[in-house]
Amino acid sequence: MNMMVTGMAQERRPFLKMNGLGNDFLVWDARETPLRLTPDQIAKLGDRETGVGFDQMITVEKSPAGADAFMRIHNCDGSQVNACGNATRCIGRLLMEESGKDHVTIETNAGLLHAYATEDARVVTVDMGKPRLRWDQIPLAEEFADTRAIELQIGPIDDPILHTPAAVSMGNPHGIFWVSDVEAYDLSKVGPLLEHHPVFPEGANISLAHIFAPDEIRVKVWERGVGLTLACGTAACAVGVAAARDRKTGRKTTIHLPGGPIGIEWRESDDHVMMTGGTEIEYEAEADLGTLAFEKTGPGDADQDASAAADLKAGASA
Ligand SMILES: N[C@@H](CCC[C@H](N)C(=O)O)C(=O)O
Repeated sequence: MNMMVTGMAQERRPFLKMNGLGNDFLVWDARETPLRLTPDQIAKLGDRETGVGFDQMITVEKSPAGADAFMRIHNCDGSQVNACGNATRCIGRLLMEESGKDHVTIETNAGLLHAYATEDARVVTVDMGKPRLRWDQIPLAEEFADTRAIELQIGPIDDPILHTPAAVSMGNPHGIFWVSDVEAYDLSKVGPLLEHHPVFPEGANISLAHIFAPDEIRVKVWERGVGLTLACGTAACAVGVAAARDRKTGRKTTIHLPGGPIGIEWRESDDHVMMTGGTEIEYEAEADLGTLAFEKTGPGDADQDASAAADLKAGASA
């Protein structure tokens, strides 16, 4: 990874690199000084070979609605999207650490979301609001009376590879295929076909989901505008909702993603989806907005844990 700042320095801006179970983000604080990058600049920064590398770029802005902040979300291909569950937890953590509050409200283009502290400062619960289950809310290209299993298949007609997914919106569109082994499919091949299938006019995030024990689901996700990811928070919510809606599980599930587990509860009392999972600050850095070169300027959680462990060891042997 190139961490050297090269070329003529223009405006330098600090950023944080964070992740939620490996779903990683470049986070800008644009509350005082606004920041707008072009889709091309975002894609360059998002490149894992030549740029910072991330799944999403998050811009924290002043909230027009008076929430603690507004969160703008771009996929690494430069497209702007409305929802990102893992980033909501990460930004929730930052805002709570900054303010000392145990609950913050985050405005997004999908509505106002609430983040809550847990006993572990790095684990955050977010209220992702109500799932949208009607075909035109997801949206789907044609009317389906029942979005628990929509007509869609790939592969031979009489022996499809994948078929009849559930469709759910968590502020962004999701297609969920129930399978008996998530590893039995090459998601990097079928993912792009399904993401852009005409039944999803705005594209979709595609999950393969295997219920392997009561209320335990293994999930692999192909993210719209990104590709394979270690975790996707809204996909975890969508899978939890789709499973409970079909009575395949109860309303409280653990979703096991390649990056780790996320707890989902689709509350009966108000129809809201609560998601609980980890967050990590990877490092602090600074970028030159002209050249898009960047350099690491500060430690992350892992560095701090390592130095705390070293202090402890030094103390013990003193
Ligand atoms: N990683 C996110 C979802 C990000 C947006 C998604 N790729 C889309 O295009 O809808 C999450 O944690 O939810």
